[in-house]
Amino acid sequence: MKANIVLLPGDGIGPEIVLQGQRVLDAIATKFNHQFTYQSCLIGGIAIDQTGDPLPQPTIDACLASDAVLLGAVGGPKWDDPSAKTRPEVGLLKIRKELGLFANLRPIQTFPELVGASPLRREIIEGTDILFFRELTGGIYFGPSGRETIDGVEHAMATMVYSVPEVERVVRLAAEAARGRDGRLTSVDKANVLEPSRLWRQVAERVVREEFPDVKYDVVLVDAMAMHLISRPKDFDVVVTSNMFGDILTDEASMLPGSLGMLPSASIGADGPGLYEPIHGSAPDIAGKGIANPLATILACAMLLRHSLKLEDEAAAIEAAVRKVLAAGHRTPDIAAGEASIGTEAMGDEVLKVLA
Ligand SMILES: NC(=O)c1ccc[n+]([C@@H]2O[C@H](COP(=O)([O-])OP(=O)(O)OC[C@H]3O[C@@H](n4cnc5c(N)ncnc54)[C@H](O)[C@@H]3O)[C@@H](O)[C@H]2O)c1
Ligand SMILES: CC(C)[C@H](C(=O)O)[C@@H](O)C(=O)O
Ligand SMILES: [Mg+2]
Repeated sequence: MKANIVLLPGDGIGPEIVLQGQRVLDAIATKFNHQFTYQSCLIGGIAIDQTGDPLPQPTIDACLASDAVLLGAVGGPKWDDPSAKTRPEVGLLKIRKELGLFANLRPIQTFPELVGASPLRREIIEGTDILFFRELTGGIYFGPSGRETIDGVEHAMATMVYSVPEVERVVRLAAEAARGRDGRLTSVDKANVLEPSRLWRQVAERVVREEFPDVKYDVVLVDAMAMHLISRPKDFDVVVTSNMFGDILTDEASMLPGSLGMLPSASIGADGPGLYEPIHGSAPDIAGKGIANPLATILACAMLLRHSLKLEDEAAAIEAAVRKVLAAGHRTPDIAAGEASIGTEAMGDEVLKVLA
């Protein structure tokens, strides 16, 4: 098959990990006889530096014309000035919106080969397999926001807004996914306090009752979920939640496998190209040192092949290769737990050796 993949390396460790992802995609193309072509485009801080815009129009056009997008990360201290006119993160939010990527799938799996990397007890984490659906183009990230001086006092606001269709579509996708898995769906909200969460709960309950009566459904408040997630993670199958709650809970969930560097994600919409990225950021503390874990990005490439290109065998080959590399004891520092470690490129090399 021929596929046109846009690469958005971005900032910090972004270029280092996207390079490893591209090498793995190339190995898959050779092994399975596909033709992947790549176009690298600007996003984030590097785009601000070069064009003044965190998401230049040529990047949007290239993404819209592509089969799939692979993103590294955006942001970093260089662009952190709170009074700056624009921020790298604006580019990421905008590309999600431009591509209509309303659902962000974040699988949280523990790897039997890696249980030592987690700070949590083996009996709690072993066998965890959760699929988060994070709503991605609505909620507090996209509601009315701004600053205003009232009676000489500066105020800032960001508003959480959800509409019925926005909740319906992401809950439907999550419930469908639950059907193909263990048949359980948990919706996470803050309906005891927030009006958009009350709407979310009503709509989610109705959609599941009317359209997915076979799915076992429950609701959990987000504060309690933060605790349940790391005390009884095996009790969860598919979880659906709003934009900000999903962002926070999945970073927390990275302590189940043991590192943010292990968690990939797929952002998808009703149609058009999907966007694939690790859930972590640009990791300024380790950028340029060649020690970032590329496995989240490599696993995001597997999701790209599965969801956008419908290449299931190829996706499974990457996932199997990652497990094999972990089973052989190869570790970047974030998952080394005191053992010897290797760098970003060497980890990419190990995955390539298995795929060769
Ligand atoms: N999708 C994105 O582009 C994205 C996501 C999150 C944060 N960010 C941005 O990244 C910047 C830094 O944010 P932060 O420091 O809060 O979060 P971060 O995810 O970049 O880093 C948090 C911690 O995890 C470690 N880490 C992250 N990825 C790793 C990897 N692959 N291998 C090894 N260790 C890894 C980092 O070294 C750091 O100690 C900010 O500007 C933020 O806005 C971007
Ligand atoms: C950088 C930021 C805009 C982004 C988000 O909050 O969505 C990040 O934390 C993520 O998880 O992809
Ligand atoms: Mg995040």
